[in-house]
Amino acid sequence: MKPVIVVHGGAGRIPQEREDGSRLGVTRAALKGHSILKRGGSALDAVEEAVAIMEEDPQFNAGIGSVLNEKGEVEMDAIIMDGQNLGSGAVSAVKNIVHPIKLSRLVMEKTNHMLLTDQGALDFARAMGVPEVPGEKLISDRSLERWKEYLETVSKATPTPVPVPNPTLTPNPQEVQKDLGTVGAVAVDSTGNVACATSTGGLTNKRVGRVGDSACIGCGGYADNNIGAVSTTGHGESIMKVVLARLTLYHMEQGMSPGDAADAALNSMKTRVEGLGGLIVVSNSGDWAARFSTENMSWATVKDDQLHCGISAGEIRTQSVEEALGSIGS
Ligand SMILES: CC(C)C[C@H](NC(=O)C[C@H](N)C(=O)O)C(=O)O
Repeated sequence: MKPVIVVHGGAGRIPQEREDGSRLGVTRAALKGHSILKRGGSALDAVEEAVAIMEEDPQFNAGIGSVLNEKGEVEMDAIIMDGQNLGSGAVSAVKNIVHPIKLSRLVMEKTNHMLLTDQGALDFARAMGVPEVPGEKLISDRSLERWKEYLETVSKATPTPVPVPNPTLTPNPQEVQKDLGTVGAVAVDSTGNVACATSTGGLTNKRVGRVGDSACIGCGGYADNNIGAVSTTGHGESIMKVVLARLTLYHMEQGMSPGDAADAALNSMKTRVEGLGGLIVVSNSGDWAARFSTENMSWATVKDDQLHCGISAGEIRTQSVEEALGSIGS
């Protein structure tokens, strides 16, 4: 079985000045995952490391560079899932760590639980010896700027100090498009095992304690060796309503190709709940797709020593892994 890795760096609108950085970030992550798979590593290790590299990259809304909640703090969600036994681990509303995806893996492997939240997740991280970082270390200039902009827009839009519903909870597609950079990966390894991983800072100005799709099994991701693996991004509340990752795999179980299944699932999210987003998917036989209903989604994949990547609908740039390694300077 030839291994395949696919990664995404978030859906939404990617402004021109962020295109190169985003493309570079997903390329680097896909190459990292590929290098693990190529030397016989597991799909789980490949998706974890691919996501971890993007959590360190302030380009993305995950780990360092996460967007800020209503109090100006970073609270992150992540999930990892093993298609072999349907085991998964997740964390939600977790602070002060750079790699929520690694903590999710520890939840999967070192506890009898599937999801740890907030203080409990942090206590567990401490018990596992995960390094803690000050909250400010996770805040990038860009996320701080965006948070301030967001507060201004909201205060202009609501001149009276009456309690307003938290705007991030309203699926306004225009509003939603501003936050971007959730990261994810899916892979199938040389033994035919599939896995997925997703990590995010969520949505700007979200309520303290808000948990999104990325921590929820079937929503932010799902992996089953009998079908394939999916990682999603987009408006979390909409993704949760349609259980987007599992819905995509359901369509594949019914005989659709990964691309058709992704389109069908994203289309029902749009028509049924007016939600926008994107996803990456790989089947257990190594067919893959990267689809989105937002304006952009950065993604990259390596299969057969060829790297493909894109940001806009229909765009696919291709180069050999060797060339790509040269272009990222390693
Ligand atoms: C706003 C959308 C289109 C951008 C997207 N956001 C997420 O994926 C947020 C995550 N699913 C959640 O709800 O917590 C991104 O960061 O790329």
